[in-house]
Amino acid sequence: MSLYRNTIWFLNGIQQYTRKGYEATSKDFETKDFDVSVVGRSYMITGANSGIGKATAMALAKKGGTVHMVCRNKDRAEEAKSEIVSESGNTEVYIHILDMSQTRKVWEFAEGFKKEYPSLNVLINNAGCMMHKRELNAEGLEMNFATNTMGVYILTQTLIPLLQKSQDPRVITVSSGGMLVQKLRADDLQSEKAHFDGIMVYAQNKRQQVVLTEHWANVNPVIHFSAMHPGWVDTPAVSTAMPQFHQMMGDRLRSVDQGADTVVWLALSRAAARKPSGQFFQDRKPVPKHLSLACTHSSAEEIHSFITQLENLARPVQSQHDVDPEGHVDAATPQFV
Ligand SMILES: NC(=O)c1ccc[n+]([C@@H]2O[C@H](COP(=O)([O-])OP(=O)(O)OC[C@H]3O[C@@H](n4cnc5c(N)ncnc54)[C@H](O)[C@@H]3O)[C@@H](O)[C@H]2O)c1
Repeated sequence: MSLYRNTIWFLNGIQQYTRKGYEATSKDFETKDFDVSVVGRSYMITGANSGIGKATAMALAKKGGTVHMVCRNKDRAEEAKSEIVSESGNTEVYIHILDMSQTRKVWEFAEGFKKEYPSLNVLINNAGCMMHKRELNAEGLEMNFATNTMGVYILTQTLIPLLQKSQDPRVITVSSGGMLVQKLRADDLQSEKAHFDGIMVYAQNKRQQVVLTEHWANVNPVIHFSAMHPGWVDTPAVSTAMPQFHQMMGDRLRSVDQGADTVVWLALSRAAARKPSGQFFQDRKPVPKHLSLACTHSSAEEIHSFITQLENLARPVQSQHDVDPEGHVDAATPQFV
């Protein structure tokens, strides 16, 4: 089955995910979709100092939005911010330093943000990684899962109350078409049971993001959720994590602006908000979440088990600093897997 899925996926990808694929579909794009001013609206973008995240931050800054860049490395963040401010002329650009793989830190950051800022209109979960060796974070979670799934889960879940209070709230998660080769595996979130293959673990995390997006859309009708695939884009993530693929694809890879186009469209256009919540987008269109005959659909029980495990993993982090009515901090020791 995996050979079938991988082959169909790659053949589709060569047609659709490349620069040529973008050039073909973008002929139908409505240029007026970007004719909006977003002055006064705020956007949080994770991994905003590089690749698709930086191109998205630049585009939103140019439209007048307030941009919150959530980045791991201070120097690289400052450098990207200077470039965005000078090219866009927009000074409403702020840096927040956060490592998305550190589960507790993600929760602390999101709680702090809620206290400091009165609103957040759009959250863009863009930061992502593909690690080829199985390593664990401080909480004992496998690093790809910690960054791509748990970080996205905790950040989004914690910011939902703030988003709900804000005008036209949206959450966009930069997933990947690679998720099409994976069925949700709710019984092995830490990738302990089989041979560790970083590419497949990444694809599994990207499937988890799509399942989460659908789940959030079902339970939070006020917020517009979407996941998307940017295509195959020439970024540091691809050149470092998949050097052979990067070399093989060469100039068939999309530019970062082409990769960011659908993220920006989902973040600011009115047309995007009119689409049903919870879908998976590619080149400004909802596309199927499953390849035909690939048997990647999950049962309601599998999805329930996945969501329950995320809730259980998040609980110790979220409750550790709970303050009781008399002001005492609950010092319960967090327990992870
Ligand atoms: N480039 C592609 O072809 C492609 C295809 C499908 C999906 N994607 C997705 O696009 C998103 C952006 O990636 P990109 O291709 O622009 O690569 P990139 O390397 O240019 O950007 C990735 C960003 O994520 C940040 N990041 C990674 N781990 C982090 C952590 N623990 N904490 C905070 N930030 C962290 C990096 O610092 C960087 O800013 C990722 O989620 C990736 O999975 C990319």
